[in-house]
Amino acid sequence: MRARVELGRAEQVVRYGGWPSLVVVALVAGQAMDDYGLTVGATILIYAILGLGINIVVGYAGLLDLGFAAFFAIGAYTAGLLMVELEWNFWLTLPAAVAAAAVAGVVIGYPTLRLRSDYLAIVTLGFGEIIRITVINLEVTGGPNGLTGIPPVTLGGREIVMPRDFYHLALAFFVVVLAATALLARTRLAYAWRAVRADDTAAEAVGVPTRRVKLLAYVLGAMTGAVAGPLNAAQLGTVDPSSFTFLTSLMILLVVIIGGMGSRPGVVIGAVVIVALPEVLREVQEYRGLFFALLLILIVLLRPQGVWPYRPRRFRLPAGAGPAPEPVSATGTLLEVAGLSRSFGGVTAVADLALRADAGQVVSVIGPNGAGKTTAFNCVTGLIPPSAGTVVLAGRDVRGRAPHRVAAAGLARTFQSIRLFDEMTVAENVLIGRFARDRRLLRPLSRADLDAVRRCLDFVGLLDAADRPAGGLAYGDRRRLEIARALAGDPRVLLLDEPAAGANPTEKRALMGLIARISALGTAVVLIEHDVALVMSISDRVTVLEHGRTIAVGPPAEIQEDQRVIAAYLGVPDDPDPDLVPEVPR
Ligand SMILES: Nc1ncnc2c1ncn2[C@@H]1O[C@H](COP(=O)(O)OP(=O)(O)OP(=O)(O)O)[C@@H](O)[C@H]1O
Repeated sequence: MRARVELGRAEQVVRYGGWPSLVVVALVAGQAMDDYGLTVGATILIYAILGLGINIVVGYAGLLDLGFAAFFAIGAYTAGLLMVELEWNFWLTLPAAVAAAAVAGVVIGYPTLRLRSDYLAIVTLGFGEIIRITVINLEVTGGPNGLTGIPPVTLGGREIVMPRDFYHLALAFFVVVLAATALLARTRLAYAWRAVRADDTAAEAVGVPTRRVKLLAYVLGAMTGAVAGPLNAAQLGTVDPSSFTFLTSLMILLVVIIGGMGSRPGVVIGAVVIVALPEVLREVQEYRGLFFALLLILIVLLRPQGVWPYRPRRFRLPAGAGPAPEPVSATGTLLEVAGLSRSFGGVTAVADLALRADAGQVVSVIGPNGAGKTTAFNCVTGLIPPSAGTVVLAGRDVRGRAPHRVAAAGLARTFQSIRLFDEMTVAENVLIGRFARDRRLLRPLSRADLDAVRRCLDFVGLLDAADRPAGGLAYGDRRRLEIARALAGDPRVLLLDEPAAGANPTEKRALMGLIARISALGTAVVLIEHDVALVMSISDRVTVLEHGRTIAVGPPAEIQEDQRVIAAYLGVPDDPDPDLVPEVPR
């Protein structure tokens, strides 16, 4: 019922009607194929299951894994050993194989959580090799010869030995894994994975627990891929270490690169290409590598997103959600920073900063380039740890907490250089901001999530752009989207880092109106801005920094007259810009 909220019925039919048709085609093909075709078909299905697994790790979460064959091996060896040594039934070995892969997923996932791209690739490649070399050197796994004598699968007292029967078994496994991954793709976790893939710093800053989200990608991806292991062992009757080489990992990765990252139909296409193409080219054995290389080059040149790229879901945003985010219920001082300091080597970026923002106030921090404004924001939001000081948010000390915890405590932010999740839609970007309010991962989107998305988009005037990719928005709209994303978590305090940078006078006026409306909700707004006219016209109080130190604090009228501020930053004032009057009077 809940999942239906996300999609229109027609779109659902188009989106999901294809799968039953594909299964019917696979069943019909199963009747028509000879034993050779059925064996190739079963191998395609095994690679499709592996592809669905790596699709979670690489496709959704963007964690490059060059050793995914390790989970295939762990699944195959766990099931094989239990069947051969302990004479377990095939069906009982399945949960054991999946559990063993989950443990391995934690083992490889946990230490690599902080790594990205090339480092991660090297570590996962090493993990794949460690598993392969370990099984080659252990006696219990049969050493280089592998495990032999694995009994066939029995179902209803019947042994599944004929290629046609095994093909149907593999198809049933694929359908179950496909359904499980389809359910997973509808959870909030899948959106969090895509946000982490796009920009993990921004995701963390708006409330996504990125470490947990990445670890879940490893574990769930490993568990999914491991299902292929017992199936492969039962198909061959052996588990051979030469099936789990670096080349196997590369082939599994190619399934998603060819098919399309994050796309389940793409995984099927990728598996067909990876398994069937070498078979088709069997006649020209010596040129197989060449054909493969040419195909890859063509795909990279013509369809860099893969043959069947991921298409974002269109949200059906509920009507009547109201035109504004939830008002802030708290009153009094919402943010109190005291004695905040941070140095980088010999550079003191922020020294002994004190900052206070009450409900409904706009407080600005100004100062020349390099004065320490952004560093102060980063310390307050937990992005970098301060050397000293306290950060109290609505009565709770949040200093030293992870950014997603600070966001959950009610502090939202935007970035100096806009950090959106470009590949996601405008509505999906706002949805990610919702994690600050509700971090539950393994449940579908709720009505409250979609309500919040609609209200925040409406509030900043981007409702019409809800289904557009964020990467395609104009500059001013990107700024507004970042603010909408920050508002989706119903923050008590909103930090805006140079929101007017690059804006024209009309956009600046609209921004001033927007800030006024946000503070009218009771939110405390803290602003870093170089546009002095804007700052002076909307701020209740201004703090001026120079070389990390506070040189003045006070209402705008006082700051404009302060001789130290004039000397350090303001200079001789220009004629005031008559255009800069907020659209909404404060
Ligand atoms: N990660 C870092 N490593 C080393 N030095 C840093 C780092 N981040 C900031 N700094 C230094 O700290 C000082 C303050 O920088 P910060 O970016 O906070 O200033 P700012 O007031 O936000 O400047 P701008 O207005 O240009 O954005 C600068 O001297 C900068 O070079």
